[in-house]
Order: sequence, then structure tokens, then C-alpha cells
Amino acid sequence: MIKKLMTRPISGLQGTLTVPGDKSLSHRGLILGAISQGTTTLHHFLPAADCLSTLTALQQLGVPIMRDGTTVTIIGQGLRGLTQPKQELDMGNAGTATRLLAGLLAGQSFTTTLVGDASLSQRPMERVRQPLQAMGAKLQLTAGHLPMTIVGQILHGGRTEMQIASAQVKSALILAALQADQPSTIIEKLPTRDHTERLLQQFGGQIETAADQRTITVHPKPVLHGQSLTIPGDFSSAAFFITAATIIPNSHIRLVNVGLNPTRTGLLTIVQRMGGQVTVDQQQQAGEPVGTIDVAYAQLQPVRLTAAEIPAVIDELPLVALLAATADGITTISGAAELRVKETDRIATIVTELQKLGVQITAQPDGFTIDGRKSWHQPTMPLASHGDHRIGMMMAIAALRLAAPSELQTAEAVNISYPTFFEDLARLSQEVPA
Ligand SMILES: O=C(O)C1=C[C@@H](OP(=O)(O)O)[C@@H](O)[C@H](O)C1
Ligand SMILES: C=C(OP(=O)(O)O)C(=O)O
Repeated sequence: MIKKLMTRPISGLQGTLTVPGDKSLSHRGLILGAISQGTTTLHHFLPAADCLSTLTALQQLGVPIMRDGTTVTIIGQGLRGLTQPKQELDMGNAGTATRLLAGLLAGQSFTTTLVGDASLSQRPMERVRQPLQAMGAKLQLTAGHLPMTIVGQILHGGRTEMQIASAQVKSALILAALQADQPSTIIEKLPTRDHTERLLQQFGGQIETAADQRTITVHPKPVLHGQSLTIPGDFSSAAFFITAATIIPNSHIRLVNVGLNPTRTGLLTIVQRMGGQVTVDQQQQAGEPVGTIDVAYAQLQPVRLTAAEIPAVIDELPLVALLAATADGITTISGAAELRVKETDRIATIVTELQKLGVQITAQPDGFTIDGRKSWHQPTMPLASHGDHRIGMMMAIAALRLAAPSELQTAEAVNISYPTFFEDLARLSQEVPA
């Protein structure tokens, strides 16, 4: 396992890459496969630590699941076929897995306890406990955090108005609503990624989203049917290379089979607005749009982002900060306080790390101000992931622009969402001529 890594400057990125499967869809494919009738096969599954936490938890809930590399076979047990696990379920670092399983387990007929690593144990869980409790669920937390004990109950449908923009909370409510005694209406604060809704329809569930894009109706007690699914490449993983090719001169890359769900691709429009050279060729596919992205180096202009744009770029905001650190002016990002409750306080960790390179970046309670006009310098102390995969990969990309190699500590954090990140980066990297 890599604990620290020397990142070397490169003179450009060239070539074509297929990024690993989508993390959000890998979690959801496992869960919906588990509660369906019959067999589900997931192709291009993401075998990263977070998704393996979901896979193992479902096995402990009595679901036979076999994995051969990136192909996963799930023997569905139906909505009422899960069984009480013999021990607590360890969700590792995975926020998505924890919140989604909280919704699913709230309506089962047994008690489950979820635990997690040090980072996950600091993350807020009231956000799922409160709306699930309003449906009749019984979730016990430890001062708002994990460990979480879920005492399965009969759940009631009805209307829930969400207090935060979170696809994780929405998906927990949808999974609970499937088990309720009457239909449920969930009203989002802002539209967030809609993978659960799309996938549930593919499995035969009845779920509708109104024209306002934020009112969702879930019909309970469906019989879901196992599916054979190919998971698109993860846009959030592609985003590291979109950013790298944009900020490193002499770059031109192609990313193929990337998921292009519009609730995820905010970074594309932001890079284009900043003057980036990104073109997209979208192919039609049932369920989720996929396509090819071409990216070349460009000198960027600053940008202003506010709350309404944040959900579609939430996991790419570390990369927006990095892009802004190369732009010809002052970028402001606001309405992004959710960053404070991710794997790390990402507002704090982004500022700490980019400042090591001399970037003029200031933290705001809900975002950043970044002046990209100052030139960067070699760090005087090692760069670090802080145990946060997205911070580690963002800094590995940033370091490629430096004049000399630099050290990245706790680089193994990439295993959470992108175990082959450094191999893929090496394949596209052109060495600086000696
Ligand atoms: O539903 C999902 O798969 C996710 C939703 C987002 O979290 P929130 O919805 O809580 O913002 C995102 O940050 C996370 O990486 C994955
Ligand atoms: C926030 C993330 O994941 P999770 O909430 O599932 O831990 C992420 O992948 O950036």
C-alpha cells in the first residue's frame, strides 16, 4: 500500500482512457440487485473500498454476491428477504453506503448496527435520522453520529420536504418509501443526482419526478426484477483528467464511456465557461447517458459559482478550486457549506493544500475566494491527502504543474474511489524530456 508518493512534473497528457465504473451507481446497483427477485449482473462495477463496503454489508444481510474483477453477480432476495446480520456492519469510509442502507434497513423486520472509520464516525447522520423518523423509523445515533442502530419498523408514506440538498438523504428516503404503507412524496431543496430514481425504474419500480425536477413520488411495495447492467465510467473520476489536461500545457486527451448524467456534469459547463477546451459527444443509452469527452489545454478565466450550481459539481469542487488557481482573475464559490461535512472538511483541506503551492486562496464559511494570478512555488512541506481520496487526487494533479517532484503523503486514500488512479495517470503522462 502506498503511504507516500513522489509526484513528478510532466510536459502534457496525451492518449485515450476508459475510467473505472461510477461509484454512486455501483452502490445503487448492489442495493437494488439485493432487493430484487432473480439475478442481477453488474458489468464495469467499481471495485473500490467504498463500494466493497456496500457489497460486504449486503452479504452480511444474507444476500449471495459473487465478484470476479469488475463483474458482480447478485442473487436478489426481494424486498422482504434480507436477514439480520450476525454482527455490526462496518461501512468503512463510505457516507453514501451508510445513508442509503439506513433508509433500506429502517423498514426491515430486524435490528442492525452500522459503524465506520474515524472520518465516517464524524459525519452528520441526523440528516437521515430526522426525515426517516417522520416516516415511523427508529434510528439511534451516538451524539448525531455513528454507531447507528436501526430498529426496523413499519414505515408510513406521506410528504417529506428535505432540509438540505443531498442525493444520499433523498435516496435513503426513496429506499424507505419502497417499504411504506402508502405512496410517498419527497420534495428536494435543489435537484441532486437522480441515479436512484433512474435505476429504480430500470428494475421495475414506480417512481415519478415532476416537471419541477424536485418533487418525487414513490409507489411502495414494488416487485423489482434483476437486471444486467453496464455501469458507465465515473464522471467524478474522469474529472481529475479533465482538470489535468486543462491546466497542463501540451495536453490533449480523450475519455471514453463516461457517465454524462446532467445532475453530475456541472464541471463540464464550468470549465467551458472558464474558457476551457472541452467537447462532448453523447451517445444514447437506456437509463444513464454516456459519451466521449475530449479535452485540451487552455488558459482559463475566473468564474463565480453560487448555491444552485453546487449539487451538480459537489464532488468536483476541489478541482474547480485547482482550475481557479490557474485562472486569470478572482473566482468566488459560495453556497458550498456541504463541503465541510465530506470525508474531511474540504473547505479547510483544499485551502491548506493549495496554500502550500503559494495559491492565493481564502476560506469562506460556505466556499472560497481564489486569485489565480499569482505564480505557484515548490511546496516547503509535503503535500497530503488528509485521508481524503478527492483531496489526494486533486493535489497529485496540481503537483504535475510544478517544476520539480514533490511528496504526497497518505496517497493510498485514492483506494476509496479510484484504486488505479496513479496507473491511469502514468499512462496518459508525457515525461518531461531530460
Ligand atoms: O448519492 C451519492 O451517491 C452521492 C451524493 C453526494 O453526497 P450528498 O448527496 O450527501 O451531497 C456525493 O458527495 C457523494 O460522493 C455521492
Ligand atoms: C463525499 C463522497 O463520498 P461519500 O459521501 O459516499 O463518503 C465522495 O466520494 O466524494
